[in-house]
Amino acid sequence: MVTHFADKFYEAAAAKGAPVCVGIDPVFSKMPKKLTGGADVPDDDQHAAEVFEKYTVALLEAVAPYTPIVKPQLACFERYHAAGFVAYHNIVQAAQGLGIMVLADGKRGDIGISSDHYANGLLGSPDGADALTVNPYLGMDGVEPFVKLAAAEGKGIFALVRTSNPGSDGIQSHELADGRTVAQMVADEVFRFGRGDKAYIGDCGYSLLGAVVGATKSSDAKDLRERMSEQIFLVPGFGAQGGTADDVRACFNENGTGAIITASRSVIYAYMNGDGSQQDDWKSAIAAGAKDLNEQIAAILK
Ligand SMILES: O=C(O)c1cc(=O)[nH]c(=O)n1[C@@H]1O[C@H](COP(=O)(O)O)[C@@H](O)[C@H]1O
Repeated sequence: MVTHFADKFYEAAAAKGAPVCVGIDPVFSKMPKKLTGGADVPDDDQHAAEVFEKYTVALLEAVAPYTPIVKPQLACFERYHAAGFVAYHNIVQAAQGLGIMVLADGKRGDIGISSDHYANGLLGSPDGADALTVNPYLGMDGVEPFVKLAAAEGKGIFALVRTSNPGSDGIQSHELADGRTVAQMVADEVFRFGRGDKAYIGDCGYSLLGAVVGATKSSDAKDLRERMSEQIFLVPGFGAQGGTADDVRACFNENGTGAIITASRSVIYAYMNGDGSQQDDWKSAIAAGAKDLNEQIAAILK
């Protein structure tokens, strides 16, 4: 029998002391100069992929004591084509080898048949990630193949509900004729769909279908928390986009579960100084950034 994603996640989070996630969004010009030899642009795709892989493997070792899960941004790897995608797969294996779960940030979603291809490609055994972000704005038939595969294989799905970017207000805050906003309507759909089969709910009470709710939209968090009582929230926007520990408090249930706070740039570029120069010991700076994220979130859950 497969272990439910939410149960696996909460066991891992307890071992690391906080429900946090480190996002892996590598950008070549920000890579440690020790790895690039000072170059700001890669010679070719292979060069970028090699640097990303070396950097990410070291990063994984640095953050392993502090985070149960990492979130590689697929776009950062896919921009370097086949070589980049190989590097992505190699880092998925490296993370899982260190006992860190992997949430692939692909924001996929399409008509059912195409979603089924995406689900198998990114989550299917044996090489798939443990979880994936999906876009539910095509409708729940586009989410269903992801959820079905996740149920069969113990994986997690995080549907975009209230995203952290400023422009999301123009669509997601739009009020419908029934008085709900678009985000509230999608939240209600995600809640309904996430309990569509008893196998979707783990022993911990959470569904394998979670929801993305940005830290920058904290005024919506309480209402969305009530609407989606069985969803684990993936909360981006902490740190570099301005979200604070206070902002994310409402994303948690009273018992301190129900949200994963994720930060990318504020952790993975913790070795960059304000003037663009870099600290020599970049690995220790990343470890300190991950420790700080862990401690800030652990503190609000006490
Ligand atoms: O799904 C996400 O992770 C995500 C959703 C969202 O609403 N906002 C958001 O910034 N993200 C991702 O979070 C990462 C940026 O995190 P920071 O560097 O911490 O701001 C990028 O990979 C974004 O695609």
